[in-house]
Formats: sequence, structure tokens, C-alpha cells
Amino acid sequence: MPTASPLIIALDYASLDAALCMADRLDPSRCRLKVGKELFTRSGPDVIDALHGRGFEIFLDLKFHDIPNTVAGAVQAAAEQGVWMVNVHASGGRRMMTAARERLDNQGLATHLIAVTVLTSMETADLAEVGVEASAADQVERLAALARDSGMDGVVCSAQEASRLRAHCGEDFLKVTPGIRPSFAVAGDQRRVMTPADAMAAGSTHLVVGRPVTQAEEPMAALAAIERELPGAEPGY
Ligand SMILES: O=c1ccn([C@@H]2O[C@H](COP(=O)(O)O)[C@@H](O)[C@H]2O)c(=O)[nH]1
Repeated sequence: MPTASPLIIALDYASLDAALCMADRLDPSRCRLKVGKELFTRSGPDVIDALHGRGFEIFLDLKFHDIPNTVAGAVQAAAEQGVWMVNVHASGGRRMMTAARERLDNQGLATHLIAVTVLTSMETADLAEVGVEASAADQVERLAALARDSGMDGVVCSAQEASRLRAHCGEDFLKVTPGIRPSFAVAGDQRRVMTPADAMAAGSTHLVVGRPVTQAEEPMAALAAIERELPGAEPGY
């Protein structure tokens, strides 16, 4: 039974064993899991099979960014592993995103396909250094509109932009927001952050949380504390 929880826990680990130890402390009825570049590069598809076997839905966060044909093939490969969600970089452009969309549709693959706008570790000054003169919020809005027009199901953005995107791209357009920092957590390398409650109120559809849960002594207690911060939330969501 798929969970209705908006929580996605990031499993950023350097080995399959370490990731599975954490997964075994979490509850698939109360969160999804995110597999990113470090873990997937170490473990390959085995981690996906192992987490599916434990009942979790998986966001495979590999942020594909390449020429259209290559990204379409990578997205197909991810979706054929049965993952719930996969992503590409919106800055790869319209033809890249459209190729990925068409490949999933032509193959009858229902995996959610979303696009990263501006990393939550970046702020406006970081964008200027890479030649983007817009503010982070304006660049997110621009890339989100391109992603929507290119057939994406939603975007990765910070919760700080969620309300703006809700107004421009609609309620149904997914707003998957990392940079979530509950009241008990430190920001670390994240720059555009928000608490779980504020993120949900702003229009985030899914909250990505890593270290505040995975580095807690009691991960399920940390997850429960986040659930308590969510408006109207109850454990088991
Ligand atoms: O813009 C982005 C895109 C992806 N991420 C990923 O989310 C988690 C966040 O982990 P925390 O420990 O809660 O900071 C991590 O896996 C990132 O790779 C992101 O943070 N920002």
C-alpha cells in the first residue's frame, strides 16, 4: 500500500549495508526513501531491489543532465527498475526534458518525472558566479515554467519558492523540496531552507529530509517529531 506521507528520507550513505541498516529503522507506511548519487554509485541497482523488498517507494535522485538521447535512455533504465520517481536537470533544456517524457510515455512507464531547478545549496550570489544574473527565486520560476511546458510532472525547488510555483504552475504540479530543516536541526550546507510546517503551508507536495533524520540517534523519533510539526499530521499519514 503506497504511503500518503509527504516525507521522503534521503539515504546518503557510502555502502549498501549502511543504507539498509537505516532503512530497517524506518517505516514504509510513514515515508518514502531517496537514493542519490553516492549510494547508487556504490551499490548500483541492488539497493533499489533491496528497498523495494522492504516495501519502500523510491525516488532515484540521479539528476540526469546530458544530451536528449542519453537522458531518455537513463530515465527509461531508472523507470524499468520500478522506481516511484526519477529526475533530470531542467537546465538541460526543453529538448532534453521532452525526450525523457516521450521515452517514458512510449514505453508505458508511469514513474514520476521531475526536474531540478536551482539546487537548495545555492543562493543568488552562487548563481551570479556561474553566469546567471537572475535571483534564485526568479531562476526557479523560469526553469519550473520550462519544465512544466516540457511535460515534467513537477520540479525540485526549495520550499521558499513553493507558493510562487503553486500560483504559476498549479496545485497538481509536484513541488519536491529538499532543504527542509525542522526546528531541532542545523542548516549545514543548505542555503534555501524552511521548516516542515512552513514548507507544507507554502505548497510543497513532498519534503525531502536527510541528515535531520538519518543522523538522529533515534531516526523514527526524529521522523515522528517532524510529523508533529506538519499541519494536521498524524503518524501513519
Ligand atoms: O536542490 C537539491 C536537490 C537535491 N538535494 C538532495 O536532498 C537531500 C537533502 O539532504 P539533507 O541531509 O536534508 O540536507 C540530499 O540527498 C541532497 O542530495 C538537495 O539537498 N537539494
